[in-house]
Amino acid sequence: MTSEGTLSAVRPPSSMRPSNSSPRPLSGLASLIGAPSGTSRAPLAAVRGVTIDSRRVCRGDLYVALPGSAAHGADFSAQALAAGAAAILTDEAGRAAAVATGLPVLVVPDPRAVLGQVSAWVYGNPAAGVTVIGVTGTSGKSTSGFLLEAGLRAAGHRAGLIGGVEIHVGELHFPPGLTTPEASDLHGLFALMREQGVTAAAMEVSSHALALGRVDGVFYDVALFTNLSQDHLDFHRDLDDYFAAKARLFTAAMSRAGVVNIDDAHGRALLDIAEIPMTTFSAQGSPEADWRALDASLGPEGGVFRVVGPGGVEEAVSINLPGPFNVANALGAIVALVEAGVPLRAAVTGVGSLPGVPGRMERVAGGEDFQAIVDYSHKPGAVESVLCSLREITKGRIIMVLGCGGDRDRGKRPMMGEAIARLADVAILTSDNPRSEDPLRILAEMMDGVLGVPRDGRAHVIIEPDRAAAIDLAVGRAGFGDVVVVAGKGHEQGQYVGDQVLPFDDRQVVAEAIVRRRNRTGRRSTYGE
Ligand SMILES: CC(=O)N[C@H]1[C@@H](OP(=O)(O)OP(=O)(O)OC[C@H]2O[C@@H](n3ccc(=O)[nH]c3=O)[C@H](O)[C@@H]2O)O[C@H](CO)[C@@H](O)[C@@H]1O[C@H](C)C(=O)N[C@@H](C)C(=O)N[C@H](CCC(=O)O)C(=O)O
Repeated sequence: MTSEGTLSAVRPPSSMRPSNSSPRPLSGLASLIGAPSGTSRAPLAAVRGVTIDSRRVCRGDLYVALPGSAAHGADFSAQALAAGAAAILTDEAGRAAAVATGLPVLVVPDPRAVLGQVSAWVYGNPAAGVTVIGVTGTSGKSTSGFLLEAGLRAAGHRAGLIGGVEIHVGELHFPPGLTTPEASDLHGLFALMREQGVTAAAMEVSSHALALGRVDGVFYDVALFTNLSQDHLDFHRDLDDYFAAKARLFTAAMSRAGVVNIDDAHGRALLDIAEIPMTTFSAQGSPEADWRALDASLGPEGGVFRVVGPGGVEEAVSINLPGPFNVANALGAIVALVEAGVPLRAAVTGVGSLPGVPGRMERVAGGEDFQAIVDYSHKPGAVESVLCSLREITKGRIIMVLGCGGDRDRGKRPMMGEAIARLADVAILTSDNPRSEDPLRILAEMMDGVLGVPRDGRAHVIIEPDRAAAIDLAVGRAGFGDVVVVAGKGHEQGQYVGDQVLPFDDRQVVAEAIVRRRNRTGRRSTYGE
């Protein structure tokens, strides 16, 4: 996920870990983390797996009870015991509840701080046996992950993918949870990769993950930085803090080598603070970059460009993903793959073989004479980038449906309102996961940005808080050569309203709206309407 949340999110299935792992003595763990045991039984126990969620405990697990914002994990110790936990690791605040179960208990001051180390130890450090490429940045993480995985496959690797759209372990596919799983899930996943013979993996590394230590215990062969723009300022203090979290991936403790987009201002800034050797790329063909994209030609179905690297090495690249930002994503992936030891030709072939990414500029086929696209863009930079890309390849009007999430970074709302009003022809403002907030209040904050755009350069703006009705309106208004783009949810499957998650798939709702429109008009062509 999911900066804005998904239905299946947060709790990955228990099957996403090895089917058979050897028991590890708790005494070894206690000395590893310097934890005095909370009970005299601790040295006798052994653990086979690790989880931070009582609802996902498997027999023989170490249950790590973390303090949270809504509860303390130790409050769920009895559930963990009933599900077969073998031991509990917690902090001082959780000690009493954990000890009351009668299970062996280890106590440390900050269990989250040791979770990566503990999980790697429990599963026998599985990530060390896999070539791992991590990708971070505000936009492009998921697409880059898919491109990297395709390149690794083309090079003959049995490949894995960890990210917010899908999780792949060879041929096994799982629904996503968080964009970057909690450390206990992450190391379980790497252990499953080891069991399945996966040799290389691409993974998305979110700023939350870096700030919360979710990727502790993983060392990246290559770290890729795509770009940075405003997002997640409900979690990070400010943009500098957000950037600092991302920059952690480029320290010597976390990664061997870095690859960075120098068309992005924060990418350039990263060069000054990175502790590891950095390779630069520019999709705009900057002569300063080690790798450049030249002669890019873009169309609605994808694009072609030449990649030119150090010493004049060169290959022709063809991708099935539209938009200039996908030239940057493809170039970054190619460079990261080369840095990870993939031959350039294989990297280019793999990247070119990717048919598309679910929910990323995904077309909804309806056989109409306008395009209908669903895209995950839900931050100001991404909205602007999608609208500019579409402008280059659209003959008719751009009709965009857009909302902003509730209980999340409020500063994005006027910025997104401004972007859609300035760059779309018809802007239909609607709801996108209002959560506990009043949808009309969110829309009013988007309107603050809309009204900042001079009237003569402003899109025709419609407010329709009901997302399905907004989509219906957009599809109903489309004419020959127009593009309808429904932004925000992408592959996600739910609308968060209050404390409920209502099933909602933009792709399905768009498809249904197209059918309704056809039934209404009785014809496919709408030219001249
Ligand atoms: C802000 C944040 O990161 N919150 C995380 C935090 O939640 P919390 O402190 O509220 O946890 P809590 O509900 O109080 O529960 C406390 C503990 O009890 C446990 N518990 C709870 C209930 C129960 O029945 N049994 C049980 O064991 C929980 O697993 C938890 O360990 O700890 C939980 C697990 O420890 C995380 O799942 C949760 O992530 C939430 C779900 C989340 O939505 N995070 C988002 C913002 C996130 O991380 N997003 C990034 C960025 C995405 C991007 O840029 O694309 C991501 O990587 O996905």
